[in-house]
Amino acid sequence: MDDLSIYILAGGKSSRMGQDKGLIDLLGKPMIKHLLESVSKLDLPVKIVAHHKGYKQFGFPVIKDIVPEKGPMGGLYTALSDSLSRFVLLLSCDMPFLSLEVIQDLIKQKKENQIVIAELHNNILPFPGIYPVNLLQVIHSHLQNDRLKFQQFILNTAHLKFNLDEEYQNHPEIFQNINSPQDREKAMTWGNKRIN
Ligand SMILES: Nc1nc2c(ncn2[C@@H]2O[C@H](COP(=O)(O)OP(=O)(O)OP(=O)(O)O)[C@@H](O)[C@H]2O)c(=O)[nH]1
Repeated sequence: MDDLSIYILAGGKSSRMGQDKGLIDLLGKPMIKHLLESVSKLDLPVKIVAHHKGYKQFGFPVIKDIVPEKGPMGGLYTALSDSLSRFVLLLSCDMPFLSLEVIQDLIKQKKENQIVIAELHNNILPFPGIYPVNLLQVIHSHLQNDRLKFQQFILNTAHLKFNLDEEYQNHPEIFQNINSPQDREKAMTWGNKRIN
């Protein structure tokens, strides 16, 4: 059994983008493919949590939310329920330039009974993050009670922050979310800055 499995969240409404954002063309390939190419170098199981059939084209397993329409917290619940590993590395499809180096550094911080999350300028990011599978019941109760605020959930749970301010200074593009057509336009100029 692997200790860690990777799940990429690609559900949600994509209301700002106006179409399923993981599948939009970004620099010549579907946005999620940038991330899939990076994480496939890690020799860890990778799955996509999504509803759109288009995600099947990449050759990775695609699973659907067990409890739909609960946002990223629902996606995490699905990942933890599905995982055969003790930890889940949760990524979002809208952070295509996240570097392999940052992911590997984060994985090194993995700790029993702790969430490990990236911290940028005193803000915590739910993705990339490492979540112990033993959080499953807690998250189930969050879903049942519609307590879906992800950051709040992290702050109320044992967690370790992994500060990435220095990486951000050198490569701000690796943490940028592509949520809207405007973000996508901006990202066109970052294409040649990828570091992995
Ligand atoms: N599996 C799953 N992923 C989700 C869900 N909601 C959001 N996500 C993913 O979580 C990440 C962050 O999502 P957001 O950008 O906050 O929400 P969104 O619904 O995708 O987009 P907006 O409608 O523009 O806010 C993205 O990778 C989404 O694909 C969900 O209900 N299920």
